[in-house]
Amino acid sequence: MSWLARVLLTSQRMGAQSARSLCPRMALRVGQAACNLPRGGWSSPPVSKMATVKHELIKNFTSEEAIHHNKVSIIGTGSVGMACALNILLKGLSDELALVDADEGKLKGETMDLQHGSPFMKMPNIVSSKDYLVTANSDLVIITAGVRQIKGETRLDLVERNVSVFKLMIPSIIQYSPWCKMIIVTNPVDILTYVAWKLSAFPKNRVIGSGCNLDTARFRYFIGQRLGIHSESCHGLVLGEHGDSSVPIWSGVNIAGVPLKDLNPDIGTDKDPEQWENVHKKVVSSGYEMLKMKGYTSWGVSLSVADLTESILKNLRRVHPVSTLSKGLYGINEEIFLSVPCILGENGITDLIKLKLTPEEEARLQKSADTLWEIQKRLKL
Ligand SMILES: NC(=O)C1=CN([C@@H]2O[C@H](COP(=O)(O)OP(=O)(O)OC[C@H]3O[C@@H](n4cnc5c(N)ncnc54)[C@H](O)[C@@H]3O)[C@@H](O)[C@H]2O)C=CC1
Ligand SMILES: CC(=O)C(=O)O
Repeated sequence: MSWLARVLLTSQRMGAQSARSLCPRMALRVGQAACNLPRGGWSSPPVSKMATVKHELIKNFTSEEAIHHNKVSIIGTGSVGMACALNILLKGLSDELALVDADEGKLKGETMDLQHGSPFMKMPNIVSSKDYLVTANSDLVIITAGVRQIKGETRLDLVERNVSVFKLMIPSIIQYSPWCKMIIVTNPVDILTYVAWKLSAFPKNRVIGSGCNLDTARFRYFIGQRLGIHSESCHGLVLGEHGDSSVPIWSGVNIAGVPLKDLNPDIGTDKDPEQWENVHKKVVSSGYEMLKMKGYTSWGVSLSVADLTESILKNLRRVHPVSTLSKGLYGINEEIFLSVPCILGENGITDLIKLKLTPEEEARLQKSADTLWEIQKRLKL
């Protein structure tokens, strides 16, 4: 048996974690070998002694294998997964992207389509397989696999079907990438982030739900539309459950440090003559509207996930409202995940920002937590 085959077999038998703890360099090579397996476009057919263009053009200078940096894997190559892939590729955040999906035909087609755009990207290796071996030694694994809502369904209605999908996926992800961070996108995202955390037994900082990063982007966009200001300059947060019971934090909304609450003390309440609360109502309803119109959403969420990816892989320590273990915060007593402002860097969620919420905002956040707990407490993992 060759050296490589022996290492691969050892890794599969022992699990990548133990293989890596024996010899990190060896575990890394397992990943590289795995990733080289399905790669199509690079290698030419074996022509040993015959002079080839490649041989004539290139003089080999080292036998050392390349070490991949910031490998990203995306599980689920549907509308959301592929939009995430494209946005991450365009940002050039990593030198290897691995894709996994249960539907092999779709997976191959999507991979080829992306690979053909290679001349326009700064991310050289795009690999894919149904086998999770292709994801080995990922720094970041983004989970978008599972069912999506059809008309009339809420995100929470998806829970049982997508928990079953997670029970299949998570053990394979952690077998091959025991040190990765995970971003969960599949809905209901807050509950599935809890499920991923439980099934993986990862430390809480490495399991991150995309959560209200999207709701917050929508919130800032709608505020910007009202004021005629670019959304980047509109600061504010939506916290809690992604979607229906999310909570707008009007007390903190500001433009250039000017709190809108100072200009309109009733902002976000029923008494507000300008009815700013409609902005948050639009945040909640727009997901459903797009579902009716196009059947799914993908662009907003994928841009928001690419932004999270950048904060993690570049260790930017930017603040994002993402879903994390929130027991003990803001009067939340259960082990639930929901969005609060978190600092994201190379270790995932390293710190939380302590907000001074109004009593009304805190009560709404607790209500959002209760909504999630009502579903979560019935889960059998
Ligand atoms: N958190 C957020 O802000 C958002 C979350 N979503 C959620 O993202 C998820 C994906 O949405 P779409 O991409 O539109 O759905 P889609 O149906 O286009 O893609 C889902 C993909 O998952 C794959 N899949 C299913 N079971 C699998 C398994 N066991 N292993 C590997 N792959 C598997 C399917 O083959 C399919 O390609 C849904 O749950 C949706 O609700 C969507 C938009 C925003
Ligand atoms: C589908 C979904 O969760 C959203 O677009 O908000």
